[in-house]
Amino acid sequence: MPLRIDVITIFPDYFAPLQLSLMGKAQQSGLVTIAIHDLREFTSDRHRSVDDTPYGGGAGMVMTPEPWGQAIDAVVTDQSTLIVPTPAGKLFSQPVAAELAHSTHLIFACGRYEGIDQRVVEYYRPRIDVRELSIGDYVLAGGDVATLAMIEASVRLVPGVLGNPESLVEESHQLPGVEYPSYTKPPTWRGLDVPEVLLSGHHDQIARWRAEQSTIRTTHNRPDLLPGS
Ligand SMILES: N#Cc1ccccc1Cn1ccc2ccc(-c3cc(N)[nH]n3)cc21
Repeated sequence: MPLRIDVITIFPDYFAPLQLSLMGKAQQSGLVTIAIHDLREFTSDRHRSVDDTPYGGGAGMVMTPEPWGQAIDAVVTDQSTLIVPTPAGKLFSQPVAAELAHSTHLIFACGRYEGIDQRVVEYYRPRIDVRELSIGDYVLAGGDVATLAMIEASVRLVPGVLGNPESLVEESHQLPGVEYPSYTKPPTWRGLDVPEVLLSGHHDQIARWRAEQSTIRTTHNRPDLLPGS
């Protein structure tokens, strides 16, 4: 059963990259189907408006609920998971990507302006799995880039999408800490040599060196990922 993804957005062109490279191949292989929907197709006024002023005052505009209700109703089933990117959401992570990769149907609601009327989340929460997700502690201009990131991180974990699932084992955020540095030809580049141990053929020594490098890198770049932190 392929993973079905429906993306609802006012900027469908943001998702053209999903036709390229690994994401494109995943769709051609039938492992994943991705459909992009223009939210404005679900408006009913002449101006195809999707936003209005916020109740309670404040800067900016808020996306009105009805176009979202019409758009989500057009694709939702009782197997759907509705994902709403927002700076206020739970943090998206590799374990969350793995969960999404094993879902049946994902609906991404890509907000803009100051976000989507909260009643959209409130309406669907009793009916289906709804997840408000952030991709990090910074504010984007909308949910589209966050959705691209979450789709790419999740789809690459769908069984069969990656040619060599081996490469999933040692990558960062699968194992505790971050991954070791990588090198390839030439053996010397602008006076810089590849670490000798990697050319030695001694696989135990190479494994030990890589484990040490992972710890050094994690300590320096991501001490929060060190065991016991
Ligand atoms: N909301 C909001 C908001 C609030 C204040 C100022 C600007 C925005 C823009 N915005 C509108 C929709 C939307 C969706 C997701 C993100 C988002 C996710 C992460 N991890 N960062 N930013 C931002 C989004």
